Amino acid sequence: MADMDPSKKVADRYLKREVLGEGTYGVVYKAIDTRTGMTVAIKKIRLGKQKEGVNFTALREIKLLKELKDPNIIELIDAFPHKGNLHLVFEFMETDLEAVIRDRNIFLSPADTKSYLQMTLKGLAFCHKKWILHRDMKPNNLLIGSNGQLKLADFGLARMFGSPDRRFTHQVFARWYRAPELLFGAKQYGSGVDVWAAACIFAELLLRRPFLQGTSDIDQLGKIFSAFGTPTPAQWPDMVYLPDYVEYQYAPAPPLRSLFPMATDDALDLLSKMFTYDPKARISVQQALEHRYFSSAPLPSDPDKLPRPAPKKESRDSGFNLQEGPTVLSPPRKSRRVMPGRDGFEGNSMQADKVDGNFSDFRQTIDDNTGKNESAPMSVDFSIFGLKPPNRPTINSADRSYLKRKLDLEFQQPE
Ligand SMILES: Nc1ncnc2c1ncn2[C@@H]1O[C@H](COP(=O)(O)OP(=O)(O)OP(=O)(O)O)[C@@H](O)[C@H]1O
Repeated sequence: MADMDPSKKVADRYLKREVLGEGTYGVVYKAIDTRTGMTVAIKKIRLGKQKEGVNFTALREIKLLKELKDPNIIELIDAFPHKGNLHLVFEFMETDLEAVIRDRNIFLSPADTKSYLQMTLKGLAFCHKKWILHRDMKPNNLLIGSNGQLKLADFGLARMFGSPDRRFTHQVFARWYRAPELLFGAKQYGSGVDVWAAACIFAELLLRRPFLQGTSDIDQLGKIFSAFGTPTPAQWPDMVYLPDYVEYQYAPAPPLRSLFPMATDDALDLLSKMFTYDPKARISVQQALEHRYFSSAPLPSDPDKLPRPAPKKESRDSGFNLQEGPTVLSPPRKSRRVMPGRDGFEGNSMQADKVDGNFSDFRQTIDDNTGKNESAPMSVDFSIFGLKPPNRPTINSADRSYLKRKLDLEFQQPE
């Protein structure tokens, strides 16, 4: 495999430019591909002290990712180990959906929201058809190119390199997009987890702020139940058999319309089908794409006409201010992130060796990416709708010692 060649020559194909940022898995650089003259983004993943480098299964999975070509999936152009790091070369993207959502200078029309959601679902549909799950859908993983095309990024990284260390704040935000079956500890799950996350992103596009901002897994479930009512076993028969299931006091659902006052009936209907509790009854991505929301007026905006933030540097320098402007309530991007310390990251990257199975296996074991230690800076704020918050459901019949164990986990300090 020529492009897996660790020799200097392969690495020399790319001229490194500035650092674009740092995410869960490592630093991302801007670079020029001297072979094509194109700008690319190189994600450098530390392999730590792993002498043998990336194992065979990881390489095979990288090869699979390289074959994943779709207009709504970020292209993995190249992958090579170099100086103890794995380098993943992606097409360069101008911005991401999180930046769009939180830019208070941007007005998103219903047609724009529809277009962003449609591109998200199209990317997911392509992967689900190939039996691949994303598992880490969130607005900053939805990158946007210069032509306005939205592309899903970070496919398969959680699976390949182990889930990020729960000490890092990344996972606090990932929790907001987590499906209830995952929060109840499901070990076997399917494409419904991506549908739930896409529904959270849809809601975030409508509200211009993250919808359900839980501060722990239990709180996340509480927020979900406050919004949609506590699920009954009749609604979701398998719920009571899930490993971390605890019974929550029944709370009725407020009308969905009261949470999304500006949404059309079609939007609300699709949203409620994507937010269905029972993953078996939840709408599939393909069905969602066929929903009348996408064929009724207004039709989705052309991607190249979508509003986008000013190119990254300018938009960051413009100094987004949380206190100004009532529409954007999510914390600025920088405060969403804590850079992983070297030690923690090494420990994490060692998990590359533990990869087993392949992407086509839907019955994946969840890595322990529960992020239980962190507290989120913000919580759901019903007051912006002029509503009284619905009564928070309380746990009423949980086995006390079980609950204590779970809560101990929730609040244990990072090592
Ligand atoms: N293909 C790309 N083109 C341009 N910039 C990119 C690309 N991929 C990542 N970036 C930028 O690099 C930085 C780090 O990205 P990365 O995907 O590693 O982490 P993240 O998405 O910010 O956070 P997380 O790891 O929690 O998903 C971000 O600022 C991101 O916008």
